[in-house]
Parts: sequence; structure tokens; C-alpha cells
Amino acid sequence: MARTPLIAGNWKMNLNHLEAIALVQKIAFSLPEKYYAKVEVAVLPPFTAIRAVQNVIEGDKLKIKYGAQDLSPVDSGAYTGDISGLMLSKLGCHYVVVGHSERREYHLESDELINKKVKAALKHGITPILCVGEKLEVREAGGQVEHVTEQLVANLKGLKAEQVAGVVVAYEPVWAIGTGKVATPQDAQEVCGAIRKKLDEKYGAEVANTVRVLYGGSVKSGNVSDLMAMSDIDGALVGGASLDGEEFTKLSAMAAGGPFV
Ligand SMILES: O=C[C@H](O)COP(=O)(O)O
Repeated sequence: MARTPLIAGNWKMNLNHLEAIALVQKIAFSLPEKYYAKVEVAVLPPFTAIRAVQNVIEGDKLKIKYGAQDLSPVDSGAYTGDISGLMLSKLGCHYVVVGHSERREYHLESDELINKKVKAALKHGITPILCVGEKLEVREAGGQVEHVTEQLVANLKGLKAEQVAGVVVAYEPVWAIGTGKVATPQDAQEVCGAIRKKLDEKYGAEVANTVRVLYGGSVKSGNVSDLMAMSDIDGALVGGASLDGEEFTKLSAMAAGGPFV
């Protein structure tokens, strides 16, 4: 089954709403229309810029999708500082990142909490981009496949097969994030293939063949093609390179089969 590749730019805690408007306009007007038939492009601004990005995308009828970087597991209430899936769906978000390693580390997010967040996103019709990945010490001990598949199973616990079909999984080895140390295409394929195999075992071949599995960690225009040539890598979750309009556009075009024109 053909899966539409997805290139999602995770802006992390960067760009105010004015800078966000400028970047999304640059991406939209640089990427030739023909590429959107071959690759889905999404931007994931900080919460404070989502409304501004929505206005640009909807106002100019741009084909770029947008979303958020996190959500609360609950819909509303006394949770100071949190943002719910209900709020994000009202803003028209297509995607939300769940379980990014930076949130697992700096906000001590557990697999149990991440599981609740995946469910909250699905409940509000937002596609979760579920991040999984091992730290350097786990890879050095050769435990990456076991670690990542355990995270996957825990984070998807209690979901029905048809719900899992609506999830995007992003394999992000923690040692490759923001370090310039990209995993080799073979290393990335080993784990992305194992993710798909686990989905097949638990939810069946149709679901496994539907779910898009992304790679994330120092992806750039120069390495995205080799990564996406792997059979189980359907795109990329891009951090640093997504903040540079020209580079992100080039990267998206390469993901669509390039070359960038
Ligand atoms: O969400 C994106 C990843 O953390 C990758 O970040 P990076 O491309 O800066 O390595």
C-alpha cells in the first residue's frame, strides 16, 4: 500500500508569531505546487504561533498542514499552563507531537502519560506523531529494537486497530537529535522496520502497512533521500533544519523525489 510521505517541521521553542508567519510564507511560496501531490508538508509551531500560522495557511489556501508540539491528556480544568486537544482541534490542528524525547526528559513524561496523550489527540481528531527512540547507552548495548518496540507497545496500549491506523510514529534516536549525528539509513531502517513488524504482530498487516513511520534526528536536504529510500521510512520529523525556510523547502522537495527547483 502506498503511503504518502510526511515531512513535519518541529520548530520546538523557537520563533515568535511574526517570525512564524514569515517562515510559513517562505516555505509555502518556495515549494512548487507539483510537490504537494507527492509529499505532505507540515509545520509544528509553538502554541503562541499556531493561530497566526492558521490564519496564513487558511487565508492563502496553502497546502501546508500544521499542528502542535504537545497536548494535555485531559480536555479542560485546573491545569495551569496546559493546552488541550479540544483547544487544538478548534484551531484546526492536523497533527500533534506526543512523547518527544525532550518532553520525556525535561518534563519526566512517562509511557503511561504519553499513552493518555495519544488517546486525547485521537479523541479530538488530531493525528498524533508519537515519538519513540533510544538513548546512546541503549544503542551502545545493542538494545535499540527492544527499547523502541517496548515504548511503542506501552504508548499505544488500549487502542483499537483502527485507532492505531490513525497514528504516525516517529523514530528519533535521542543521540541523533540536534547533534548532527544522523543514524545511517540502515540503522534507521532496522528500527523503523521493527516498529512496522510490531504493528503487524499486534494490529495486523493492514494497519502496519497504513501507519507512516518517520525518522527524526539531524535530517537535512543532503541526507533525507537516502533515509527515505529505506522501505520502512515514510518521511521525517525535522528539528533544526525546519527553521531555515530554504533548507526545509529543499528537504521537502527532495522527499517528494526532488530535485529542488
Ligand atoms: O523533532 C525533531 C527532532 O527532535 C529532530 O531534531 P533535529 O532535526 O534538530 O535533530
